[in-house]
Amino acid sequence: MSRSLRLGVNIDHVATVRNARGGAYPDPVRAALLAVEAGADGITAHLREDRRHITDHDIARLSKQLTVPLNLEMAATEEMLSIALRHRPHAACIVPEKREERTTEGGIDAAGQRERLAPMMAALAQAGVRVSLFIEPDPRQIEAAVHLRAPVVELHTGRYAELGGIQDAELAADELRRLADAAALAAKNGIEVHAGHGLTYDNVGPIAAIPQVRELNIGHFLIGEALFVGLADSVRQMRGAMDDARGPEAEGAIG
Ligand SMILES: CC(=O)[C@@H](O)[C@H](O)COP(=O)(O)O
Ligand SMILES: NCC(=O)COP(=O)(O)O
Repeated sequence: MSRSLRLGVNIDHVATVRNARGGAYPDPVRAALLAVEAGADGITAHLREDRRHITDHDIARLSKQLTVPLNLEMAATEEMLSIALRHRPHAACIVPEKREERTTEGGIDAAGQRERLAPMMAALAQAGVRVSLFIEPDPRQIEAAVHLRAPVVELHTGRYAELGGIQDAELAADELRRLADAAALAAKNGIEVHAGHGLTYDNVGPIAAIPQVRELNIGHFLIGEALFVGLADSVRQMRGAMDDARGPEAEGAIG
């Protein structure tokens, strides 16, 4: 049964710990399989240009071993396109990347890069890869996603998470409204809505409660929690927080 709100677990930071020593453990693929056993509906992995965490070999192994959809996060480059076309994951999410960033700092400027994104998205769609655009909850970006015929957008929740973290309730509420409005606008235009970045047990509820949101991609917080309670429990607890926020339709099947 396909849940009305899916959880994609991002395993990037298992690879961060592994790469700290350059060895083979902890293995991100083992983490992915454990997360699936604990209730993850999909696995997300970000193959960054600098390979600071997930490697090409990780993607190859995930592609072979996963029994749930793999969502490959990738920069809009020829190198990443050719890797995506080689592995043909269930989905590819186009994200912005800056070498000097510690983590993703915002959504991709789809509105300003239509000409650059269109052929890449067409090639991925042609190969049967479901394309999503990681964007800000901004009507201009939603309009660009519609123009580009993106089947999915993933709304960047990082600003919402940051504002909640600094206890700026008013600004956090404004950002939550921006996210809810963007989700409604995208869904009204036939685009499936996902969301992610910076989500935790404490802030996931209002995002999970946005009715048009179909998938949350969550990683860093879950891997951090796993250090204390284990990955299975951290995934199960996040799943529970999402279902509590979503209410009774959480387990409802959707088309
Ligand atoms: C696009 C996004 O918000 C994350 O999925 C991304 O993977 C963050 O980058 P790091 O995992 O390198 O922090
Ligand atoms: N696209 C968001 C994602 O995959 C995970 O982001 P985070 O939870 O690691 O911040």
